[in-house]
Amino acid sequence: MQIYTSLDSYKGPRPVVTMGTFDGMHPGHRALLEKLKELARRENTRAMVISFWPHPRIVLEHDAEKLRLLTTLEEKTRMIQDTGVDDLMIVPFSKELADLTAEEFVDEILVKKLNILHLLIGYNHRFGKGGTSFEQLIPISHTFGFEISQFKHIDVTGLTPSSTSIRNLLLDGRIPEANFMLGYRYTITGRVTGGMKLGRKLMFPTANLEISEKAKLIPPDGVYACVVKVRGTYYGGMVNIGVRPTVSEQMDHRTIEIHILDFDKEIYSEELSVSFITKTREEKKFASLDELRQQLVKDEVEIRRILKLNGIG
Ligand SMILES: Cc1cc2nc3c(=O)[nH]c(=O)nc-3n(C[C@H](O)[C@H](O)[C@H](O)COP(=O)(O)O)c2cc1C
Ligand SMILES: Nc1ncnc2c1ncn2[C@@H]1O[C@H](COP(=O)(O)OP(=O)(O)OP(=O)(O)O)[C@@H](O)[C@H]1O
Repeated sequence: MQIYTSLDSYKGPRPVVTMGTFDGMHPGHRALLEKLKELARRENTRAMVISFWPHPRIVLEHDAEKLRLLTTLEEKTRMIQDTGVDDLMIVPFSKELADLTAEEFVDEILVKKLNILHLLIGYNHRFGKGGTSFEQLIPISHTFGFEISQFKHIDVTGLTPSSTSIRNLLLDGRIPEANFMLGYRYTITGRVTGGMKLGRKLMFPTANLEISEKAKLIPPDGVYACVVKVRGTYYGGMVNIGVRPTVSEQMDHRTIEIHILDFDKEIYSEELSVSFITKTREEKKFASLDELRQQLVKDEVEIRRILKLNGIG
């Protein structure tokens, strides 16, 4: 897949194009891109995805710092690449871009920069100032001389996946439902940083994970059963997200700590991916480290059982 970050750099044939933010790349997004490839094959040309970065809501909304994303730009790019489309055009989203009417956007970008052959529009996709609908785009496509078509919506057991609904499930700690709607396990990736070194004393050493993308959605505080990818190998894992009230006074310092099962190697500063399976309990303040240790032993039994049910370990 060719990745473009400038609208001026595309020099290929007239492409078949679809647009959107594609946060999370859920089954609706993937089905849309399958259709895009089919149309491009039929026209013997290239399938191009136009995606915007930063997320339009981060640019346009005043409480934007609260928005949490399912995928970083890197993750989204990899998932789009995996679908087999030919081109990804990453368009920097700005207030000026949002101010263009649909007709101006079509003229200045889709026609003058890319000379598109066909625009595939998702079932609820609107663009341009005021949010122009598919029906309103039909006469515009005639004026500028390209084909336009609309893609139906895809449901997963009667529910329509959307990035917003999946974000809300994750923020509610409803991991299995979110994973079901995503079509894969929700995953966060980061680097291992140093902790207080209390973990070994507890007999549960932990890797503390640091996530560089500030906007990445982190599930709510609690204990989770997870699959952890380290050095290309997958392990079961017990994860605690929270402030560790038993051992820390810093109630505003949230950490992501992972105890990797059946693993005992030094991985400081290495990259680690955590894929969530389910939440098993809330984080609690224990009266002593010994009580915390006893709880961790119970957590391990329960998490190993869950992992086994999910075919891991
Ligand atoms: C699966 C798991 C569950 C945890 N649950 C709690 C908890 O309920 N309350 C709490 O205060 N700390 C909890 N912790 C955090 C421990 O207090 C922490 O891992 C320990 O103090 C080691 O910290 P360190 O890595 O900074 O040395 C949990 C850790 C893990 C791995
Ligand atoms: N369930 C779905 N089935 C088919 N197409 C979908 C589905 N969900 C989104 N799309 C299409 O995918 C494209 C990209 O959509 P967008 O990134 O806005 O995703 P979304 O999941 O609808 O997000 P949000 O919840 O933020 O509106 C749009 O054309 C949209 O219509």
